[in-house]
Amino acid sequence: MPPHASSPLRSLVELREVSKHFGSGPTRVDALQQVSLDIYPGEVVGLLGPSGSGKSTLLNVIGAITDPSDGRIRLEQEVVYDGRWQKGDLRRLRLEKIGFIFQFHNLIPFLTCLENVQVVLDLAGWKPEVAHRRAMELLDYLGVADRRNQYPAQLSGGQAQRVAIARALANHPHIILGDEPTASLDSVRARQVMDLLRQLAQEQEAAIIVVTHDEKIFDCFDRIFHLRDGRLESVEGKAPVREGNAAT
Ligand SMILES: Nc1ncnc2c1ncn2[C@@H]1O[C@H](COP(=O)(O)OP(=O)(O)OP(=O)(O)O)[C@@H](O)[C@H]1O
Repeated sequence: MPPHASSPLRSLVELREVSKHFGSGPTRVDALQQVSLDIYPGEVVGLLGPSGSGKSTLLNVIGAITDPSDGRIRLEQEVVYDGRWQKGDLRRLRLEKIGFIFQFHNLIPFLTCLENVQVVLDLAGWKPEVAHRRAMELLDYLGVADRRNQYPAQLSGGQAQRVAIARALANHPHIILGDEPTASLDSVRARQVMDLLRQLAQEQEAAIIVVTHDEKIFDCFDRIFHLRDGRLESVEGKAPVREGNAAT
């Protein structure tokens, strides 16, 4: 279970009335409509809903990949969006705060596992030897250090996903976003990945947010946010601490 504290726990992700529409006039689509939510350190939450309900849009808005149309977003207590992005360099914002894990691991095919992790740190400006050490540590932590010199095509789906998780964690993000991270895995490996994400949430006080249709993992979440037609329809489960927290 997520950690409980006597004082109000501060959310890592706070959305207030966040909306997103695509297009205008008769072709306008309201992908998100005034979504407000808080997600806390140590939580593993799921975003569920029918196809087209806005799950990926919500994930991408939190990850500063998609521009919202309106609302306010705080990440780790910092207002990053308030009607507009508060920082010019969104790439740096993502590098500093967010780790992404995708369905098909998205590893770079012509780089080894080690290089796939290290490249993120190189982009973030780490010294090569420090980046190398950190990448090795992560591969070790995720149980794939022995694959470090292999290429993604030489790995099983579960191993590749572990390398992808190592890459997502490289820069110590506290917010980890997963878009169908278990969809290409069998049920045993899907559960291993979710167990690993839970361990990370607890050990690193991270918030893990996962979009999924994968029924195998529905019981792995502390809370489930149900979306429908771009609205947050209901929330299943309890937030770690409610007193002093404004939403959900
Ligand atoms: N780039 C875009 N341009 C126009 N419309 C978009 C765009 N991205 C998403 N939409 C629309 O926004 C709505 C929400 O899409 P979104 O992909 O967030 O839903 P989803 O719940 O993730 O769906 P799925 O489960 O099928 O992946 C849909 O009507 C979709 O067609």
